[in-house]
Amino acid sequence: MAKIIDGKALSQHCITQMAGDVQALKENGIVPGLAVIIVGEDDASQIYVRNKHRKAEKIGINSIVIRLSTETTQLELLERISLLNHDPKIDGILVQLPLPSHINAEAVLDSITPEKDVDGFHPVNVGKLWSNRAEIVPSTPFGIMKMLEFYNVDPTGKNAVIIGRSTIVGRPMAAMLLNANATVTIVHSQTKNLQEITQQADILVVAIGRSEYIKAKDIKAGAVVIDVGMNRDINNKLTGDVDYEDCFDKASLITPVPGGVGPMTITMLMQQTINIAKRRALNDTGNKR
Ligand SMILES: Nc1nc(=O)c2c([nH]1)NC[C@@H]1CN(c3ccc(C(=O)N[C@@H](CCC(=O)O)C(=O)O)cc3)C=[N+]21
Repeated sequence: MAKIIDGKALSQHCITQMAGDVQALKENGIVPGLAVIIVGEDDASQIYVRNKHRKAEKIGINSIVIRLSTETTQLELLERISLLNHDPKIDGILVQLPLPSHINAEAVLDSITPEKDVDGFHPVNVGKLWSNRAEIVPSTPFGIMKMLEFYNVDPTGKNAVIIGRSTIVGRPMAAMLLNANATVTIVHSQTKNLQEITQQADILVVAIGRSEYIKAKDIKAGAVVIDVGMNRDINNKLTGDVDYEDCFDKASLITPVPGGVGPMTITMLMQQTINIAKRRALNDTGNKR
């Protein structure tokens, strides 16, 4: 029984398809462009940004990385974004989080034009997602939807429980599962009797940031368990929010960490860059590019 949802393999499969799409776009004179801005020296962020750049190159996306010092002012950052907003070669703009504390992240993210907001964090894109007319959506939950689809998990009528209410994962995940006809519950740090609710979940998405918090006793037999956690233990080993060994036998499908949700997140970022480029190709009446 194939039980493991292999994010790495699915990611490879998507990359092959995307490379073909990009080739076709290029034959029509369009090169999808992704700009990633990183402020400061955060080690983890540097690694993610390098991985994104590598994946983009592999697919044929024109990827530019803008590295700014920790001392960059908010105004300087806003000016950079404004230039990218108006740059016809750039389809997607991503500002790597977290930002240094002297910068108001909300103001910065809101300054990205919604059409190029490849993370789907802009209020316009959040509103479209919740009205079931999404164009650009956050990559992590989008990758999870792709995983469910590929492994033939139809959310229709299922109890989907999400642990965590962040704007990056929990909330958009709830909207997407609702749009896919699931019965959706979000639980969080203030929820009473959390386990009683997770035990009812046919689909359980865990994004709480506590290492191996979810045990076999917390899940329903046959549940599909999606682990969004990324915790480093004392030996710098990556662990999820789900106790994988403990839950493995009880779940019908389960994602590993690493090799689950993480690789799909980056892959979906590329997918959305391509989708934006395709939309702009359709709208390009002149030959501005
Ligand atoms: N504006 C913005 N958009 C983001 O999408 C964004 C961000 N900021 N800030 C940081 C988080 C984190 N994130 C990850 C992406 C891929 C892996 C990934 O590929 N993980 C590998 C393992 C990598 C390793 O071993 O360290 C895996 O799970 O197999 C992890 C984390 C995107 N983020």
